[in-house]
Amino acid sequence: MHCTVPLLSAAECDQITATLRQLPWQEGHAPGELYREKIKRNQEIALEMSPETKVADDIMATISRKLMANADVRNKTFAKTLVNPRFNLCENSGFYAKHADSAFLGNQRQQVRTDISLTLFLSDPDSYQGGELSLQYACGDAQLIKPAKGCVVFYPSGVMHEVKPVTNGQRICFVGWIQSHIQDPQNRSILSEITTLCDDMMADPNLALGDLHTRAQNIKHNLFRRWWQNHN
Ligand SMILES: O=C(O)CCC(=O)C(=O)O
Ligand SMILES: [Fe+2]
Repeated sequence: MHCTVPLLSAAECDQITATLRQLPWQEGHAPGELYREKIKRNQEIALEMSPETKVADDIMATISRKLMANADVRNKTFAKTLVNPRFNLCENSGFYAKHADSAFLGNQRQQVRTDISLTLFLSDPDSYQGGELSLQYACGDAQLIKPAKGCVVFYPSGVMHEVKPVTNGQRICFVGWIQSHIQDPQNRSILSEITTLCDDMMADPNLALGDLHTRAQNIKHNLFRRWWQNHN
């Protein structure tokens, strides 16, 4: 159910992590400090966290722009809004235990429904031990994810997940949440598939704009008509 898109080059990731390492990070917030060790042990830089982290705000804005402008990301997420971007750092056995993401995130001005959660991996996977993102499906299956740096992983926000303890090295990620124009994960993947099919047909001189292509396009547009949501 998850998908992975390469977004940044290795050099871009190295530059970002080198800058972020110089900044003051804050302990990640957990609902009730009493439960802190049960829930997560990490450090974060959130948007507009402090004047000293202004450069992180600029990097977050650049990453967010790149994400929303990427054609592959658009065709997989049908993103409407990206909220709550932040950097997440785990080291010294830091972790984020199994949890459910909130259904709504944002600020007082704008509450956004979370359809898709994303992690952009910024650290070289060989530079830290553990730190896999584990997706835990209702059927009991679990999937461990630890891609190359620069890759962004999207998964439905309704899937329980955790970050395994980072037993060595440092894991730095960018995380965020997307409200999609297509709320249902299955509908999203059907639309991704038919969009890719139509694009592939368009790229094939034998099929482009022929009868089969036109019929596939008709199905695609009718599905978009049924499922596209513009409202909040
Ligand atoms: O760091 C990650 O990969 C995911 C973090 C997470 O699950 C969260 O912030 O809710
Ligand atoms: Fe989460």
